Amino acid sequence: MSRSPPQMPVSSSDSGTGQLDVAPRPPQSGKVGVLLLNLGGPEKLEDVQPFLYNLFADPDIIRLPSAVRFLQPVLASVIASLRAPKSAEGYEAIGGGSPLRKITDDQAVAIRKALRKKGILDAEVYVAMRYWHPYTEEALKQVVEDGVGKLVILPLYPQFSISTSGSSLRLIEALFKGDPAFESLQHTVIPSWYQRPGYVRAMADLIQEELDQFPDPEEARIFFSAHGVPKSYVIEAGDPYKEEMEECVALIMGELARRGRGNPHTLAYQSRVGPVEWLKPYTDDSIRELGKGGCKSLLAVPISFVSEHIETLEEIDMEYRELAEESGVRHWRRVPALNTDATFIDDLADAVIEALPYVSNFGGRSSATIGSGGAGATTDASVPIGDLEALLGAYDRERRALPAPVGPWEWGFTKSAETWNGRLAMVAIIVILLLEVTTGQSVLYSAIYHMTALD
Ligand SMILES: C=CC1=C(C)c2cc3[nH]c(cc4nc(cc5[nH]c(cc1n2)c(C)c5CCC(=O)O)C(CCC(=O)O)=C4C)c(C)c3C=C
Ligand SMILES: [Fe+2]
Repeated sequence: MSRSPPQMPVSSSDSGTGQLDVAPRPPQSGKVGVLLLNLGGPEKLEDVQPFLYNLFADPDIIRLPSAVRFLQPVLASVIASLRAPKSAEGYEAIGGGSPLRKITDDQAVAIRKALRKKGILDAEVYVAMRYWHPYTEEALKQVVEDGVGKLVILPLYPQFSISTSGSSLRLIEALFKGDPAFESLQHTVIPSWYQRPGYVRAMADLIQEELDQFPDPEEARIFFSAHGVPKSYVIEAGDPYKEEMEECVALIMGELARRGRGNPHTLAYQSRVGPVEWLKPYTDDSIRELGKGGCKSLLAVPISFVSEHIETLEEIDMEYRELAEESGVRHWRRVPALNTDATFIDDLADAVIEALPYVSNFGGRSSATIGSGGAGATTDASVPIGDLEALLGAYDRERRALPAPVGPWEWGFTKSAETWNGRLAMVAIIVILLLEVTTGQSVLYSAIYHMTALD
């Protein structure tokens, strides 16, 4: 059974310098824990603003230059309050809250059952959300209290991004480093798993089922819509997200081709926020262009996340569907999220079992070496694996840490014009906010509102 630790407000911006206030059971060396990492979502409309605050207070989500990082809580608070009405409208449209907690709990139960069937009888599966309940701090507290001896950390994001799995791992790293309670907890991380055959098969199955519902199954365009990230994450910070996403799409299309499905396909990026450039092409632009180009049948495939959430239920099902129809698309369908799909859950359970031989002490060396190709680097095992240190080392071997949330502030013309525009815009916003705070006048409220209401 998955644990939903008692709810306790924990600020996600407090990245765990404090120690966990628990009396741990001595770890039982054989007891296996699986820590599912996820984003979390507001469960009711009153949660929307504090949830957004937690999200924007994360230096892996809004990357400020270190000189002004102290302003992050103020900025997070302002952006959260400005975005909350639009965001709440979206959550209202899908029933008043995010379904993420329930689905993630169901996934945890299903993984535990699958592990039992495969002979891992004493495994406990924990849900660790980054921005809402049950918070990562609480889940780890439960892990220690339960006396888990071997922990497999499994982000529920198929592809690695600094903004998702990276942010959660950075928080876990801080919690582990600050607390002797974790010294005897052996662990390993499965950083990304988009390349696993079971996942690829499960996605191809869902796509095939939906394709067959079209009046013209061979003509329908398969439209992969991934959650975007700002372009600078990939270009400057070395986020492997785009590369992993492209590989993932190629693997799924390869599987479909083997099944005799030669449909055309597109990969685009949705859900951008703020004034900087995000990964392109943008989903809305692509839909317009495809419609203009005469595409009549479109199958939307959410690809960066394995549960239904606001961006499938509202953004894709409502906004993009309407846009597609306005653009001339006559037949529109959307592939459901994997949620507790049996093939998918079974494969995740296999990933956990394959990871167990690599569980090692924090600070010790993993028995599998991670290559230099980033978080997704493969080892001889069929999952890319490494302990947290090895994973972080893959990004910055010298400091053994994920890349700093903010790159060093560099004067000169070494960065791209876009990056500079983004940073200057951010500095301008901070100056404006300071003006607002000090003068009490809402100088450019509408401009900031426009920024935070994008998409
Ligand atoms: C792989 C998936 C995701 C990536 C990458 C990601 C990056 C990212 N997101 C924001 C801003 C927001 N995200 C919000 C909600 C949200 N995002 C994801 C997934 C990824 N985000 C999920 C699963 C959810 C939760 C959905 C739910 O059902 O509750 C929100 C809040 C919703 C809204 O107002 O649109 C924001 C804001 C940024 C800035 C970013 C990369 C830097
Ligand atoms: Fe997001």
